[in-house]
Order: sequence, then structure tokens, then C-alpha cells
Amino acid sequence: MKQSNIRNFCIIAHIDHGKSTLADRFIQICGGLELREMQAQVLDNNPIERERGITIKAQAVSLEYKARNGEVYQLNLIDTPGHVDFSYEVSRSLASCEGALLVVDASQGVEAQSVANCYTALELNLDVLPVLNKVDLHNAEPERVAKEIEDVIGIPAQDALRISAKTGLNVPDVLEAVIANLPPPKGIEDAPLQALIVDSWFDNYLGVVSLVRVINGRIRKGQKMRVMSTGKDYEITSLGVHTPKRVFKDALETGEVGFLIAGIKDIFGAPVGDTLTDPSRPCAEQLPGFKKVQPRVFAGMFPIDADDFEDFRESLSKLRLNDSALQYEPENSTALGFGFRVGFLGMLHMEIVQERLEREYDINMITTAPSVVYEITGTDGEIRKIDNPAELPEGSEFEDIREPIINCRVLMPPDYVGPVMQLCMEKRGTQRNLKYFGNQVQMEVEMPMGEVVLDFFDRLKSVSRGYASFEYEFLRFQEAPLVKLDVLVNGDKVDALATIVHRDAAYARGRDLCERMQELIPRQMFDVAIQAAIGSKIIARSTVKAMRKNVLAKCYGGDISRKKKLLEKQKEGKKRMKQVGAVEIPQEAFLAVLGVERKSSKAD
Ligand SMILES: Nc1nc2c(ncn2[C@@H]2O[C@H](COP(=O)(O)OP(=O)(O)OP(=O)(O)O)[C@@H](O)[C@H]2O)c(=O)[nH]1
Repeated sequence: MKQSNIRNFCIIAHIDHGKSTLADRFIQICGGLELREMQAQVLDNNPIERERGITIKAQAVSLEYKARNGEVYQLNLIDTPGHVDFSYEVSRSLASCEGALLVVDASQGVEAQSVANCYTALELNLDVLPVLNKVDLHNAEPERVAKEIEDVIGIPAQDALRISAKTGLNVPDVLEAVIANLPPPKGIEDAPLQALIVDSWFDNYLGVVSLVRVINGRIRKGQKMRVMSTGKDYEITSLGVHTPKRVFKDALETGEVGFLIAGIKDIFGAPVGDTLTDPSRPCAEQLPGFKKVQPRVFAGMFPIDADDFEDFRESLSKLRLNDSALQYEPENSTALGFGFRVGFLGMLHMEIVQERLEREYDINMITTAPSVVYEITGTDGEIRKIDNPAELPEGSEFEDIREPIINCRVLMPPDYVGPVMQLCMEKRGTQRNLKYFGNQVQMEVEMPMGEVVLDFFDRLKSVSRGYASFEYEFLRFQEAPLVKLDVLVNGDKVDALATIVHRDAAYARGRDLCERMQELIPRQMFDVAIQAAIGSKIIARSTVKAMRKNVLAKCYGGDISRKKKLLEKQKEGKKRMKQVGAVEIPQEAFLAVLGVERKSSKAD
């Protein structure tokens, strides 16, 4: 395809504004799939994405579009996730495009991710084309929302197309606008090959499959390619594009986006962001790649069966190939044995990783309560990062402790300013700025990240009836009176249950935690004492009373099948338990601190 007829673009939007639905319409118009093959949100092909109705991974699809001017264009479209936890995926996809379609729900208006993603696109010098979606809804207000795009984001939007991705209204006009308004790629066709690895994933049969964007030169099937960071050469066995069906081709030309397979079995063989070139005529330099992303939340993950440790390690490394935001290192807990300390971008990311490990890799595990990264200065003056509360030394063994502070931008209708501000204050926030744009208010608040990652998203939604949205960025580490809250089960400290909390909240937190654990730990044959402590001082306590009868006692008659069922059920329940000393502790108890947070949010 000649370069002037190629358009590489992303669809960016706030969550649920209709990106994936719009991508479906494009695929339908361009005939990428037969009608019978179409299902809603075809690009969300991971089962977890389909169940939750969200996009997690960016997806690329190459479409052939016959424009009204009679010419055929190749449209390479990348669907991106909208949730704040996955904004990293968005910036990566944007870096491989020349333009972006900004989809805004005309019944909702501009939301935090519309602004954040659009700014990322503008920073990367992309041309942004706004479209107003869902105009079929009776409460759509395209005029107001167009003005909001101009006021809040600051790009012209009066002429933005009014569309319905659901009914297909005006969608063909969007494709025409993409061709007319977004620029074609600018690579040099006869330059040495230089291609960017946009994404890589592991296929059990094919090995590593990579999604690449050819920046300069061309890439042919059968040729040798070099991965520049490792200097290793591989032969390209096949390449092609997703339409979204996998279609094999002989070459990918300058500016094109497609997949390639080079028999790489080592999962670190084709790292995302790396540059590919031709070893017989290498390009001069590596592409800048992607900004390295830092996880914000850490949690311990431990296989329930110690024999699964190696499988667990392998599964994590496979997942990581496809999810470079995921980080992990081995961790040894006295209570839970060998496992990993895993870093995530946020709670949703953590949930998704946990679900993928369980479903795609069949790993049965216990996850501990998530924590942010703290910074301490030791008595020797050395500064250390602490991502595991259990590793925080006793109070007298360090000089000071600092917590991460973020700048949080909340967008909401004016009615909710009061409750949102109250929530932010409760989370130890300091308001920095408040701007009114007609129907939207933008509030900037500095808050400790530890207060935000656990449940801020849910609580913000609940105090604003779903109307407020937010995004944030890390600002600095700041000193705070933080203490380690330990939990003792029958007198033994359980390292995996430790958390770091603000001193003023420690007593209430300890009490709630003991109460919650009492509800969650099943009765055993003996009394189980649960205590919360700061250092050697016990601040709260509860007891799980001993069980009087066994599970089978309920079956008066000798109905064997019922007995079996009960035993089976008990066994099932056990799967997600871990023996700590003499006590069996279920998964939920390790996450009890989240329950405590949520409990205090019930008042909303
Ligand atoms: N009425 C109406 N509903 C729409 C329209 N476009 C999308 N929807 C609905 O809005 C919901 C969200 O659409 P998606 O396409 O999944 O949204 P998304 O932006 O891709 O969301 P994420 O992938 O999670 O970021 C779905 O229930 C769609 O059916 C539209 O034009 N009109």
C-alpha cells in the first residue's frame, strides 16, 4: 500500500464512551468480518474483557476502506483501554500512530480520561479528531459537549461529527474524516529497516508473536531481523495483519502495522518498545521506545500449593511479556512461604492479573493486601524504598518515613463538589485548584497515594452517583506519621497481614480489622485470638470461638451423597485457604483491610 493511503490511528476515550463499539462499526463497514462472525466489541477478545465489558489490552486491526474518492486506504486502528490503570497502554499505542480519534459520550460529556488521554496524544504530536458519540440517546447534548471539549480540553470541536456507534449513524463520515484530517505516515521507504515493537505476547504454539510498526524501510517474510537491545538475530517465519482475522502477507511496508513471528521461544526475546532492524543493513539508531512505567501498588502473591511455585514463576513471566507494567520479584513470607511481590498500576490491574493467573494459567493462590511504596531514611542516613509493610523496621530503627503524594484531578458536575471535597478531606487531601467550565468542575487535590489506591475510585463513584471521574500523577514523597500495624493470630505475628497506616487512624483501623477477621476466619477446633499491634503494644483484639461440631453433624440421616457434597464443599473452600501455624486462614482474611476500607465507605 502506498504510504499516502495509510492512516495509523488510535481511538481514545473515557471508559464506556463507546470506543470498542465504534471499532466494531469500522470493522463492519470495511468488511473485516462477515456479519455472522460479528459479535459486540470484537476487539475485546480476552474473556475477562468480555465479561467486564472493558478493554484492557490495546488491540490493532488493519482495515481496507474504499473511500468516496474511489481510492482504497489502509486504516490501521488501535483500540485502547479507557480505565486510569491502563493509561500506560494508551500512551504506547499512541506512540505508534499519527492521529487519534477522541470519542466523547454526548450524553455524559468530557471526563477525566478524555482529557488525560487527549493530552498524551497532543504531547506525542498526534492530530486529534473529536467525535461526539451516542447521539441516539434522548439525553444526548452534542452542543453542550462540543463546547465542553473546547473549554476543558482546548481543541476545536464545533464541527465534531455527531455519531452513534450503536446504530451506525454518521459512522462512514468518521472514516472519511480520518482520511481527510489525519496525516499519513512519513517513513523513508528505501532506508534501512527500522521497526518498533508495539506489543508482544506468548502463543503456546508459535512462541513470541509481536505487533510491529514499520517506521522506515520494509520487512519481508523469510528475511533475518535483529532485535537491537539484545543484538540477537532471528529469521522471520511469517508476518501479516489482523483484519481482525489473522491474514498472512509477504511483507510489511513503511508505515504499516502488523504482526510477525520469528520462532522466538524465549519470552524476553522481543521486548515491547524495542527496535527491529535488518542485520545485513542495520539502521543507525534505536527508536526511543516507551517510557518505563513504575508500578504504584504492590501485593504479595503466594501459590497455595508450594509445588506450584515454578509454574507460578513461568506464568508471571508469560503474562509480563504482554503486560510490561507488571513487575515481580520473589518474596519469602514466614506465614505463606515462597511467592512473589508483584507490582501493579492500580487495583483494577491487580484484579485482572489475579484473574488471568487463575483462569488462563490455572494458578491457585493467596493475594495479600495491596500497599503503595514508602520511602524511609535509616538511622545510618541511607534512603530505602519499602513496598512490603512487613519489611518496615521497628520505629526506633529508622529516622523518618515518607509516603507518596499524588496530584489528583477530578471532573464532576457542580452539584457534587461538596461531597467530593468532603471525601478528599477524609482522605487527607489538600485542595489545590477549582475551575468551573459551565457544567463541569475540575478540582485538583493533593492526596496521599495510599489513601487513593484502595477504594477512592469506588467511593468517588458512590458520592457522585457515578458522575465524577478522576486521574492522577505522582508528585513527591512527603514525611508523615506512619506506623506498621501488625496482626497476630494466636500470638504469632503474621507478616503477610501487616499494613502501614497513619498514626491517627491506627486504633480505629486495628479494631475494625480484628472485627472483620473474626467474621472471616472460620471456626477451628480451638479458640483463635486475633490481635492488632503497633510494635509490642496490642491495640485491639477479637476471638474466633472454637467449633463445637463437625460439618457432617448436620446430616442426621446417613445420606451419603449429601455427606459427600458437604465434604466436597469443604474441600473447595480449603483451596483458597492457607495454613498459618495451626490456623487456616482464607483468602478473604488476607484482604480484610480492603473490607475495612469499604465498610467505612458504606456511610456514603
Ligand atoms: N445508545 C448508545 N450506546 C452506545 C453507543 N456506543 C456505545 N454504546 C454502549 O456503551 C457501552 C460502552 O461501550 P464500549 O464500546 O464497550 O465502550 P469503551 O469506550 O470501549 O469502553 P472500555 O473499552 O471499557 O474503555 C456499551 O454498552 C455500548 O453498547 C451509542 O452510540 N449509542
